[in-house]
Amino acid sequence: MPGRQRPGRPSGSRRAWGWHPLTADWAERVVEATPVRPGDLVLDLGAGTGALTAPLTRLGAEVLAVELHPGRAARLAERFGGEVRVLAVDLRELRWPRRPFRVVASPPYQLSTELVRGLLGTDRLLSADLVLQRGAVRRLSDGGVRARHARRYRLSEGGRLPRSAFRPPPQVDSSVLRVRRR
Ligand SMILES: C[S@@+](CC[C@H](N)C(=O)[O-])C[C@H]1O[C@@H](n2cnc3c(N)ncnc32)[C@H](O)[C@@H]1O
Repeated sequence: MPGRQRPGRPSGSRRAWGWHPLTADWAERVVEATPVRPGDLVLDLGAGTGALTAPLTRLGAEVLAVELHPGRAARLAERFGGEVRVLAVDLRELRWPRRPFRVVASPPYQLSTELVRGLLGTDRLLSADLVLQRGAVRRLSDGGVRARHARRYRLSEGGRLPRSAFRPPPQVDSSVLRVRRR
């Protein structure tokens, strides 16, 4: 999403940083339901401490983990060593890769619409599987965003996740927004 003004940085609270990590089991299930294959370039946006990064690397994907929180970015680098490229930047300021890529992410819910709009604006996106608030998934896969990009991308609701799929559990229901290139 190049050319944007520098967005505000979250304050210190758990809520501001959207800290609801997936359990390892659920992260595995989310990744299993994606079209990711060994060698694919995959962006994990808002990677936390690597719940999704771990099964993606086991699958043999080339993962770029983006995490703005300095402590979590450091934990990612420590956990995955040279195996994963970690970028401690705001995902809203990210320049999309020049080659075809996929996204598998459980990003902060408050950035859902902005993130999806940015992703649909590139022609290199092959697929995205985004764990989002269920209301946002329904709105995005039903409404104007879908209509505007319908020629290039198919948007639909994938599996639902129980609140217990996250520690701590969020106050809202979640599901996967699936974006597939036509
Ligand atoms: C819902 S948590 C999910 C973490 C991880 N994906 C998981 O499933 O365990 C969202 C993550 O996004 C990070 N985050 C919040 N705002 C961000 C931003 N603007 N750019 C990049 N990461 C951000 C938070 O620090 C947090 O780790």
